[in-house]
Amino acid sequence: MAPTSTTTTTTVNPMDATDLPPFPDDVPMHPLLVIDYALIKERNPEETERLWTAATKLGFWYLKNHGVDEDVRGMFDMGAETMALPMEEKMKYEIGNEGLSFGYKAAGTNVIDPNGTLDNAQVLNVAKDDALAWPAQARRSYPSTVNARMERTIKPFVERSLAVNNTLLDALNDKLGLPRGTLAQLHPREEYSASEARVLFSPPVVSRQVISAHTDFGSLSFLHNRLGGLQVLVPGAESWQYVKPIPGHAICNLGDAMAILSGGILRSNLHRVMNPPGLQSAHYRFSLVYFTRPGNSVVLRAFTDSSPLIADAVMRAPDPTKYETGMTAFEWFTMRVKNQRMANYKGPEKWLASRGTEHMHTQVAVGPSSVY
Ligand SMILES: O=C(O)CCC(=O)C(=O)O
Ligand SMILES: [Fe+2]
Repeated sequence: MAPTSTTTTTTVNPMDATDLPPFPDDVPMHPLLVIDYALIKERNPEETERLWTAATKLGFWYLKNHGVDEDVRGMFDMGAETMALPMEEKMKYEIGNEGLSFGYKAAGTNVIDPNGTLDNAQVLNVAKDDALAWPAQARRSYPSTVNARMERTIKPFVERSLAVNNTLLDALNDKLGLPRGTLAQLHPREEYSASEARVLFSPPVVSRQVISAHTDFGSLSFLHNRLGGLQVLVPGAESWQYVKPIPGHAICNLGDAMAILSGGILRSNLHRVMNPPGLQSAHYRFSLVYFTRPGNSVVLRAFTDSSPLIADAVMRAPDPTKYETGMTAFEWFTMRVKNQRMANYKGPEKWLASRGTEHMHTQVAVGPSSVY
């Protein structure tokens, strides 16, 4: 299906949260632990312990005092400016079907359930490598609206997000019993990776999945939401629950790379995005994520040689082989992005391979969409 141009422009200011209806109080909701970034930075032991609880039990938490809100505002504006470009312009930067994620993804190019239903989300992904190399080009070119804000908006957002995620990963590194700096070495600033800043945009449609059930591929995602729609499938729960956006609170979640490297100690949890609930459903939804992902050359395997804790976890695992993927971060990510494209759709099995490590345990989560 060719992407349509009907959803390409909006006058909605995505950041004007005061104009938005409140998140409803009559939908199922899951309260995440709130982690204070200022305390984590100081290496406060109690707060680090709470982070560890969040990272091992659900793999999702709120993060307050992260200091990135001003940059987030600029990023939402950049996203709105980019989505408002004519479709022909955006299509010059479309990511294509070869497993690349940097650039623009048109609506209706990804499959959102095993039957081949198409998505309705537009996405802009800017590579960490391009933001840091600017004004040189590292990975690819971008629309004019991105270039215009690379220096003053995107680069500062990427730099600050990197600092936040690196600090959180350092804290988890030490709790995992890994030698100091082990996780940092897997995410070198200079090595090319799939790390990227993402703006996700979807039009108001009632009871529609925006992103189907998935786990994040990478290490750590730093998410900023104004409207509801994000849902988690909490271990042991039978149905999906919303994560309520709270002003000044980012949402952090761990991805598959961390689950694999830690031998399953850290959790990469299933989540999905529905159209916003209640009165919020009448509004365009924007979200913003910074994804930290391992360097392209990192082989995805459990660090059993470096941590007795991880060695023990793998030994006790029902299926230890899933922590020896035999694939590099680059290979795995490319495969996942490729398998979710409509143009590469070859039936439910291949599509499921794009959903992440957790779908193997939780088949219910990837069935046809339902609101909760
Ligand atoms: O938009 C959101 O709330 C979450 C987006 C997400 O899960 C993703 O892009 O991987
Ligand atoms: Fe995600």
